[in-house]
Amino acid sequence: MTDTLIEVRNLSVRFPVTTRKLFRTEVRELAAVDDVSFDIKRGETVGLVGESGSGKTTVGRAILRAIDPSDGEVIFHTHTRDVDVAHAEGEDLRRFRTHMNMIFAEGPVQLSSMAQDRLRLFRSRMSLVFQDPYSSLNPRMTVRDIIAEPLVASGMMKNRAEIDARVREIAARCKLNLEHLRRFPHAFSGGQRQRICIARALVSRPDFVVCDESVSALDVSIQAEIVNLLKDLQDEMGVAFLFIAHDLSVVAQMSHRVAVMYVGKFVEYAPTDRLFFTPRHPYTHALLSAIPQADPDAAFDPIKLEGEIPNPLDAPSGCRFRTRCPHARPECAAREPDWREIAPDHYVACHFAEAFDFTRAQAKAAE
Ligand SMILES: Nc1ncnc2c1ncn2[C@@H]1O[C@H](COP(=O)(O)OP(=O)(O)OP(=O)(O)O)[C@@H](O)[C@H]1O
Repeated sequence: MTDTLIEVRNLSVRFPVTTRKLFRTEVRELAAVDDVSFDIKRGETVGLVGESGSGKTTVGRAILRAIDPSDGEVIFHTHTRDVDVAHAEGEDLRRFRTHMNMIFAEGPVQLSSMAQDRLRLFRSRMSLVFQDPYSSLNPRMTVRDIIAEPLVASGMMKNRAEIDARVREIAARCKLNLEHLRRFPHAFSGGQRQRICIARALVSRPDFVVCDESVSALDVSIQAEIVNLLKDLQDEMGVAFLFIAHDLSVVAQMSHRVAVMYVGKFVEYAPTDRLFFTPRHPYTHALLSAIPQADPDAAFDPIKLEGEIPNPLDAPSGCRFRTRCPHARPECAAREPDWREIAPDHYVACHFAEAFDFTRAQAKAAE
């Protein structure tokens, strides 16, 4: 059996958007995700980073089929067979959804569309979990019922005693006080609510959970507790995470591999150490430049990102990063770089990846 859990092949997600120019209104297609390919192994955490609007949430939602992909395949390898989630229907889709879950945070824009997803998905019996600790938990349900809901909604367990036992087991594992199961969520702090969300996401023992900005809203010390809890649960249960976050240091702590996204495209994907210490894409280098250095004397030629991320509707020709890249050359405008493996398990989309050396250690040695 392969240890690949999810294979994403040439995934694209396009949204129709209405644009107005003077007196003319037109509907255009916005490519939020454009021809993305990567894989996630059983039990691993893949971090997904990039500026706001780069398409991270859309990738997570498309893998879970919370939105329909426009093109491409999402192959989910179960123990018995492979399912193309992007095209699955009916019973296949329902069964596959019990293997997956989602932990969300944040934003008013996302919440309104997620609320629709939630309704749609409950009908198709997928358990969907929000992780904004202040607005994601139904205030009229007890903590016990919130955690139990994915088991009940998917039909996975019907017997009340059995459900109670599983809820108590996962709640204890998430360090929730069992006395609190009868309470309502408003009684809890942000960190406690996050634990409730995690218990709910993992109660059905899914193979895969998307964590979308799930620790961003928390204080640093609580963040560390939640990250450690997620890692412990992963070790025990073998669940794989797609961990979407703005904060690269949290991503580094959580992830086995990290993918970097820019205007709907993956630009680099590599094991965490490689990506952090020998990045090959100028955009990755720019994101890393923004992290405060533990050793301020370490020579590491940082670059500062100027300007804003382009709107996908007006994505630059060729390489999309070229308009902000200090190393751009004429070829970057003329031709889109291929997504290629430049070293084992290290993928990058840049014409000149081999020519760049952003290595931190080497820069130090050259001093
Ligand atoms: N339902 C939608 N309709 C139209 N455009 C959308 C929709 N959802 C997302 N987009 C657009 O797709 C692009 C990618 O959005 P997405 O939310 O996936 O990015 P992100 O990297 O997760 O950003 P953030 O970090 O702010 O959550 C953005 O330009 C966004 O405006």
